[in-house]
Amino acid sequence: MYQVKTFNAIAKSGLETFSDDFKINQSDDPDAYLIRSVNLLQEKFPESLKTIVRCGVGYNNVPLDKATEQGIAVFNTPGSNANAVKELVISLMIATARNLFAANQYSNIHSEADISQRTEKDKTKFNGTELAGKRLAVIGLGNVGSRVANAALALGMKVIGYDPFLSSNAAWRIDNQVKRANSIRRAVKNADFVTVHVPKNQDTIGLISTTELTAMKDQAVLFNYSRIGIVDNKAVLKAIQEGKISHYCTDFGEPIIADQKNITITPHIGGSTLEAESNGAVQGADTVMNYLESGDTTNSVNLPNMKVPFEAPYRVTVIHKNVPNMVGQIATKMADREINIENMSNAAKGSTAYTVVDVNSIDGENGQNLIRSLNKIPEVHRVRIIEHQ
Ligand SMILES: NC(=O)c1ccc[n+]([C@@H]2O[C@H](COP(=O)([O-])OP(=O)(O)OC[C@H]3O[C@@H](n4cnc5c(N)ncnc54)[C@H](O)[C@@H]3O)[C@@H](O)[C@H]2O)c1
Ligand SMILES: O=C(O)CC[C@@H](O)C(=O)O
Repeated sequence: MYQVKTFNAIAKSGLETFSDDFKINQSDDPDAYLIRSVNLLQEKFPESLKTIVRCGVGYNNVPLDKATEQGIAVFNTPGSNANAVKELVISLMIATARNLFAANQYSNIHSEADISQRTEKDKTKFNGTELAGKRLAVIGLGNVGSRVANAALALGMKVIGYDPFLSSNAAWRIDNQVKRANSIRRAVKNADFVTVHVPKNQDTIGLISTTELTAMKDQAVLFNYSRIGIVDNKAVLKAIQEGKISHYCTDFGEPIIADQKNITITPHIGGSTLEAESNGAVQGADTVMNYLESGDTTNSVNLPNMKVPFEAPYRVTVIHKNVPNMVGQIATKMADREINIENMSNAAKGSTAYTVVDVNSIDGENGQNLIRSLNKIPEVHRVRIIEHQ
């Protein structure tokens, strides 16, 4: 029996995905957290906690180093809400090109019964432009960026992308008409619209600031549906006030950009569709079950991704530091207890490694002794024994 604790609104379809071996919100010693945007950066994790699964993509709300040190596998659900973000960004591109926000405000503030005369006279104030033929720069061509790029092409736009770390999977998704830039400056130079779809990390904070804004075409429209801080809001406000940028749309409000002309703020709703929330929750629940029942680390963001078919009835998994002789030490501790190894796999990601060992038999006491002995190795973060169901 495994215990799962949920944070935020997790879609019912996800909670219903769990088998009877998983209990939801019934214990203070959970094996798994299933989360969305809850800020866990200062959280003290219970010793029982083995995994944190983020239903969604951005995991900057999870302290990865602390989790790894405590042997907690952290996952996200890549792509689960990418279509939702794509549709929102495309809708905002159309909304800004057609002056929909100002037009709506104009049409709402007067109370006279017949406004047709006035609107027929004034409507040219809201003349817009079409997206077809305009240029879009997409910074970050992963799950969201690639979809935005392809959708923009389908609307007749010219698209240029910048992503120095593009994965081969993402590259397959991108239409070959999307041009590649080798710098942000080159990507944004002639773009009428610029949209940013990168993770928030130390390298992307302030990715779009004064230098990049200055490099943009006059009157460009800018979108930040990634995270607060990736676009420097103070610099954008100045660029808007100076008339350099014509409109800024973001999913992340903060006081300095509140109630400013030509800034549209939404309350972090990029992934807030029924479909995306369900995708994330179902994918998240599957991830919890797979990890706890088999040690599968596919889509882990702090451990190497390993999916090893069971080769024997028992599995020992070890999360440890990526240093020499760990595999040797693990094998020796097993040999000391006459545990015969059927299969052993090991992989590393940065300073962390993961070893999966399948064995034919490991009785309760021998298993507990093995866990104790492996835990004495200073570089070991967590040991688990999983019985194949
Ligand atoms: N507003 C929302 O509700 C919402 C919803 C989904 C995702 N997001 C945010 O959007 C981000 C992107 O989502 P995704 O699903 O496309 O993620 P993803 O991981 O599929 O793609 C991110 C892409 O950014 C690229 N990248 C990383 N650093 C870069 C840099 N310095 N310059 C250019 N490209 C860089 C990566 O190579 C990758 O291709 C997420 O990390 C999350 O923070 C927000
Ligand atoms: O609504 C959510 O859970 C956040 C969605 C989004 O920011 C993500 O990173 O996936």
